[in-house]
Amino acid sequence: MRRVVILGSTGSIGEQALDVIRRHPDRFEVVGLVTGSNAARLAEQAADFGVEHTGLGVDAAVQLVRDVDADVVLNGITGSVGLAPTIAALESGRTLALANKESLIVGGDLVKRLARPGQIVPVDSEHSALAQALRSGTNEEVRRLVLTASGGPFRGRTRAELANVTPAEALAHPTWDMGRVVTTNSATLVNKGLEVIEAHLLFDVAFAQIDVVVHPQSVVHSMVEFIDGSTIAQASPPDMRLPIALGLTWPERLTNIGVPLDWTQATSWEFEPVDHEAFPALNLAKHVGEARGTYPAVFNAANEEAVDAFHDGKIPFTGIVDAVREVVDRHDAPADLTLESLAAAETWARAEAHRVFGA
Ligand SMILES: NC(=O)C1=CN([C@@H]2O[C@H](COP(=O)(O)OP(=O)(O)OC[C@H]3O[C@@H](n4cnc5c(N)ncnc54)[C@H](OP(=O)(O)O)[C@@H]3O)[C@@H](O)[C@H]2O)C=CC1
Ligand SMILES: CC(=O)[C@@H](O)[C@H](O)COP(=O)(O)O
Ligand SMILES: [Mn+2]
Repeated sequence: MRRVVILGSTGSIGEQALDVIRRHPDRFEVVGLVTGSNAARLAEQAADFGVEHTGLGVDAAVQLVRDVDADVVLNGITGSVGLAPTIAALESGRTLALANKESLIVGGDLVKRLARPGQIVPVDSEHSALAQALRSGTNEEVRRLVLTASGGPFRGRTRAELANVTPAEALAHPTWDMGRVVTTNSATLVNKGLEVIEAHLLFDVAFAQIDVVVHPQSVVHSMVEFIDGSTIAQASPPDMRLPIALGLTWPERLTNIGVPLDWTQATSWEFEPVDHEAFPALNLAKHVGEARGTYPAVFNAANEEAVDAFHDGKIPFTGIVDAVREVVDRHDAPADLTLESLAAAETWARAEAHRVFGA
């Protein structure tokens, strides 16, 4: 029986985690639920799963993680606001099933230093795929990691053709049903950029050895290429319940989670290179990842503001990454990386992004 805390329980990840748990009542006890503001749905979930400890907002998340005894904390909050609960989970010694990639990317080396080996279990589909593939090799045997990207709803368009796309079009993801921010990030490929940094931090592989390939079907979730030329890929229909379940029980697998691939039907999987001219976010993300320190936090904070500005009709779609680049270019990193300097850099980046939108 694993005692589970779910942060962000009303979101896409949170609801799917509860679905996994509903299928295995003998394996899990939900001991805590936190969400942002949706108190009505939170109350329903608490009643369904008999949960005593619930909370609203990020401070409640931190408190609950520290106070409630649990084996695993699933961080399914969206955005860099998830950093404080990630830190609380690590400091409290819980296994952290990490969907909230932003907290690792923003916290970078500070978060890594807090985690004991194996304490962070990736839930992001690509990183779960990599973790599964890496079970069969050591880091010395790895030549490169290859992350797959769906390409998002605008795959195949030129930069000029992206100028007038609408928020509704950006939210029409071809393969995954996810929250607003990560879906928009998939459309700009900011998500893939964040995931390259996430892979670097999780698996200690240099940026030069992390590649991205577009795979529109989202069936191969990523692959590891080994020094002898062998590649191990993880494949399954696009359904987050599989990596969520693994995040909750790693390294064990559960039955009754995903539907396997159907090999009786003729099927083709496509792979194609990223169009970096139309989607410059990926190279920009690698650049901030290599720069380390507060740069990834600045990149992410400016992007969070730009995503809101795009959805509010203040900037065009291509303006998202243009604004992020401008903010990153203007950033002067502080000498020391501390939680305080990170918070100050984020605050600066958000204000600077608004200055760019207003200019
Ligand atoms: N959805 C997916 O398939 C995938 C998601 N991820 C990552 O997982 C994370 C969550 O994504 P997703 O589930 O899609 O997002 P959603 O927008 O669907 O859900 C976000 C959740 O976070 C809660 N939340 C927001 N702000 C706060 C806050 N300040 N304090 C506490 N809770 C808060 C929301 O509560 P409320 O409903 O009350 O607003 C909601 O429960 C993101 O980091 C995303 O990148 C990674 C891979 C796949
Ligand atoms: C399901 C998941 O892990 C998402 O982060 C996914 O990767 C988004 O799809 P893209 O490949 O389009 O970014
Ligand atoms: Mn992903």
